[in-house]
Amino acid sequence: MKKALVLNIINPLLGGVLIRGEKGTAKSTAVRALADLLPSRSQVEGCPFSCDPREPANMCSDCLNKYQNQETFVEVFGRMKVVDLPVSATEDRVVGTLDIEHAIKKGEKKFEPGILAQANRNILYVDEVNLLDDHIVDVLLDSAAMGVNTIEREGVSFFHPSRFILVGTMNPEEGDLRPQLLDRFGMVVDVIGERNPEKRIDVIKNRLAYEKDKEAFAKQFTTDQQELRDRILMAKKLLEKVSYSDQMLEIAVKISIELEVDGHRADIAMIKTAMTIAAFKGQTEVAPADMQEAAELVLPHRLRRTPFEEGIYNFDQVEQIISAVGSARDAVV
Ligand SMILES: Nc1ncnc2c1ncn2[C@@H]1O[C@H](COP(=O)(O)OP(=O)(O)OP(=O)(O)O)[C@@H](O)[C@H]1O
Repeated sequence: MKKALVLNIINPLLGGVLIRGEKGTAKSTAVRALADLLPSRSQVEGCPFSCDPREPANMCSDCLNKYQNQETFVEVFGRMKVVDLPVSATEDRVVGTLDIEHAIKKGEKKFEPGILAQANRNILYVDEVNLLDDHIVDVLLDSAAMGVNTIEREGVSFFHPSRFILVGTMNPEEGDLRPQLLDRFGMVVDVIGERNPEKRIDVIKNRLAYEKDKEAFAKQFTTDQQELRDRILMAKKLLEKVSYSDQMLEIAVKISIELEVDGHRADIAMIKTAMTIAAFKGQTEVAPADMQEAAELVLPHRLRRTPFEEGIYNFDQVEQIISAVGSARDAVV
């Protein structure tokens, strides 16, 4: 769970993560804890969509106008955020509202930004994502696919960038997720309660220590947190230099064919995820072990046959395919 979240911060193009699991397994705790690890980035001061002053292709219309007129932006640095989308949110709250009266009287558009505006360039977190209303799911699917939120009211339309990392948590006992939404997630992780008694005891001790003195508890991890932040930043830079061999491509397609995965999304996601894993390890070349780790993250929701056992998938077959491709290559060499 933690690895999947960190990989999505390093590479926001991985498609987000869905965390499934029984109640009380620290799913929401883990997502909220991300806030402290998120990097800062440059944004246009006062822009409700936090536009990147150097990325005209993804700017809102106001920022683009300024950019085209060569006006100078006031640039500020702000940390990425975890933006909540509550299950009970109304459509207006999610997409924002257009003031039609203002448009008619003054002939100009007046837009009140919603959650999708705040989510641009940030993490959009939906707890109990499986309980979202269908029409909100549709809005999310559209924005996730296009990177744009479009609002149409009585013949007036407005759009703004809305590119976010989608993170969802859910308890499968409370209902399934719509397949279209499930497929949008780049990764799925299944969490189960700890079975090891010693580790369970650690969970109790940690929680009680946290409740007793939150600041003192957090202080113990200051160095670890800083190390992880630095590692994330380094991996972000290194990612551009990561390459993969033909053998890795061969592994990706063999896995998808032999495990009977639908479509091509899984193959692409596997390579992108493996590249990000390599960067996180400080390497510039994807290794077979990275492919194994990537497969475990990108396949759970894409397998037609699901060897589901106590919430954990069995990825032995993936391991066998990886070593078979490796030995076939060695034999040729
Ligand atoms: N591995 C863990 N380490 C520390 N605390 C844990 C761990 N697992 C569970 N907890 C504790 O269990 C409690 C439940 O956590 P949380 O609310 O994040 O769970 P959840 O998986 O989001 O559950 P729900 O689906 O019921 O919302 C919290 O008090 C949390 O501190």
